[in-house]
Amino acid sequence: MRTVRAPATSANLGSGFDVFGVALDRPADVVRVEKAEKTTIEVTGAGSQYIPEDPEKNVVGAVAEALDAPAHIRIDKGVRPSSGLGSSAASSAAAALALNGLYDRGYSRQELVPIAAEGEAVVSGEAHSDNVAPALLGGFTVARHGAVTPVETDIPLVACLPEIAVSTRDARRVVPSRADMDDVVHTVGSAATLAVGMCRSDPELVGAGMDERIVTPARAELITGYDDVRDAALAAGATGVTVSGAGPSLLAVCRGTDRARVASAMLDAFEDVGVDARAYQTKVGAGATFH
Ligand SMILES: Nc1ncnc2c1ncn2[C@@H]1O[C@H](COP(=O)(O)OP(=O)(O)O)[C@@H](O)[C@H]1O
Ligand SMILES: N[C@@H](CCOP(=O)(O)O)C(=O)O
Repeated sequence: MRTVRAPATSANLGSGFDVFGVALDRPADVVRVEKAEKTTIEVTGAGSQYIPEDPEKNVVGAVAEALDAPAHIRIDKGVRPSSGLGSSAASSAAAALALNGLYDRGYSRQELVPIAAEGEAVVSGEAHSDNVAPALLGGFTVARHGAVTPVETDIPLVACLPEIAVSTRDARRVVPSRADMDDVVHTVGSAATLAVGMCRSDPELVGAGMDERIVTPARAELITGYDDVRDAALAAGATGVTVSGAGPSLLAVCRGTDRARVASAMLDAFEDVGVDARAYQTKVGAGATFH
C-alpha cells in the first residue's frame, strides 16, 4: 500500500497560458493505492459527489492504465473539483507517484509528468501539464514541449475560491484562436518579468508579470464579480491578481505582511456581489509527498 499527498496548483498565472504553474502549500488531495486485479476507485471529501468513480471517467483510472498498474484507489479530496486549483491534477499526480512506488516502475518525477497529464486529457480534452508538473515537482514550473523546468521560490499567495463551478473544458472553449501582435508582445514581456520574479522570490515582479490581455479577459467574464474582487485585492496590497487556471478561483500575489488583508478584501468583495467564497492564505509550496 502507498499513500501520497499532492497539492492544489494554480496554472497560467496570467501570462503563461498552458505553460506556467505553481504548487500551493494548501489545500491538497490524499490518494491511497493497494494492488488489485483490476482498478476500482472510491472518492470522499470536498465535492466528491461530483466526481465519478468509474475508472474510465476518473483521472486516476487513466493514470493507472498508463502505468499498467491496476489498483484499488482511495481518493480523499481536499481540492474541490472545477475550482481552477488543479483538482483533477492533484489526484492525477498523487496517483502517478503512488502507483509508480507500488509497482516499482522506477520513473523519476519528471518522467511521471506526461503520465499524470493523461488524466488531464480525460477531463479537459487535452493533456496539458501545467498543473501536474508543479503538483509533482513543487515550486514554480515552466512546462514546454514535454520538458519541464522547476524553480524553487518563496512567494506568498491568496487563492480565493467562489461557490461557482467553471469546468476547464468549458473555459478552454472561450480562449481566442488568434491574437494581436501588440498583445503577444505584451504577454512575452509579462511572462519574462514573472519568470525573473520567481527566480528572485520577488512578489512585485511576479505580480506585475501576471498582466495579460488575450486569455484572461475572456475567462474573467465567466466569474461573477471578477473585476470587483480583483480591484479589492489590489487596493488591499496585492501586487497582482489573475484568474487561477481556468477559473473560477482568483489568485493574488502579495507580500507576507499583506496576505490576511488581501484575503479578507477578496471575501468581502465576493460577498458584496452575493457570492459565497473561501480564501486560502497560502504560498508557493512543495510537490507531492509520500505519507
Ligand atoms: N480525481 C478527480 N478529481 C477531481 N475531478 C475529477 C477527478 N476525476 C474526474 N474528475 C472530473 O474532472 C472535472 C474537474 O476537473 P477540472 O474541470 O479540470 O477542474 P479543476 O480546475 O479543479 O482541475 C470534474 O468534472 C470532475 O468530475
Ligand atoms: N492551462 C489550463 C489550466 C487549467 O487549470 P485548472 O486548475 O482550471 O484545471 C487552462 O487554462 O485551461
